[in-house]
Amino acid sequence: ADKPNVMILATGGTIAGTGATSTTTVGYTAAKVGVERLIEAVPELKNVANVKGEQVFQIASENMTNDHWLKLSKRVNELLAQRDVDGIVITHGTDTLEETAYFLNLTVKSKKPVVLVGAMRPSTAISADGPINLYNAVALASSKDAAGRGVLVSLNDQINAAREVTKTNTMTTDTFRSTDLGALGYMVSGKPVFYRGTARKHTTDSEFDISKLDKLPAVNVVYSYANATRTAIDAFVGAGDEGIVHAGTGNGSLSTPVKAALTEARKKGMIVVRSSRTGTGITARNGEANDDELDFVAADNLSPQKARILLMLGLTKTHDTKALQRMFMMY
Ligand SMILES: NC(=O)CC[C@H](N)C(=O)O
Repeated sequence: ADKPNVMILATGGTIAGTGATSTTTVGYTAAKVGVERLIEAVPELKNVANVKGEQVFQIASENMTNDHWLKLSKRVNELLAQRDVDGIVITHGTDTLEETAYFLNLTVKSKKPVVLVGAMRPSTAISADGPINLYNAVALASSKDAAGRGVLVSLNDQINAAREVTKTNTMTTDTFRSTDLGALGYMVSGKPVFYRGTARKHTTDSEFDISKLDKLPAVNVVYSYANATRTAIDAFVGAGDEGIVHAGTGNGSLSTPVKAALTEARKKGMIVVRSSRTGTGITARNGEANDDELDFVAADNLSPQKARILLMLGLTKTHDTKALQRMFMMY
């Protein structure tokens, strides 16, 4: 009775996946097992918290959409406003887990812990990683030490910040890494050990409020490489998108045709964010392109997929590129 009350919101993914045999670790079906069975599979959960489950979605996370995010964030906020909810764990497919985590990091209005968790091996596999990951996530969400740190991601005995973490490997259980800046800490026998926090604003310090929104601005990502053409950029402009994130080569460099297309896009009112496909480091303002002159925004060290999220939320407040640039230095 004196244990924290933790809600597990299940959304699908491999953690809820089933394979044909115990050695099937690719080619299995994600999003099969319901939240009650996930909880039953780890009886140790009741040693750390009073857990309750809720099946929010049952999808593979490549099918996650803006609409799912709005619904999930609203539900998290509703639950965390309740006195009898002390923390939330969200089970999620790993493919877009970092995106959902960052969206919640910017839209959840509470200091109570929110932890995202997934697995790389389906629930039916030998040495499935789901149960230990779920145990650690519930233990983390039960901990007072996890409060006020923004949305956290915990797999493979590590604790990562939503803003920093990314999936780095298609198969292995150590896939979630904060490649640029490092993890926040570790889970040791069900206890979090933190070494640092994030310096960027999140949750209760965030200016973004999705409580009255039922739709987010259309923003897509375009990827660059040798010989890249402007076709995709022109298509996004034609579709009426409000913003575009360019996953650029190197420090967000722009080839001649890409620069021409993005310049025209901006003149038509589209907001352009320059980011990098390299995975680490800052895409510096006025570095590889003169953002002042082009009226572009630089993504700082956000990955293209996370820059898309911040741009969508930013566009719910302003279309002023200076104000948007400030957000990219702040969140
Ligand atoms: N390991 C996983 O969770 C990947 C399964 C699936 N593609 C998903 O993201 O939901």
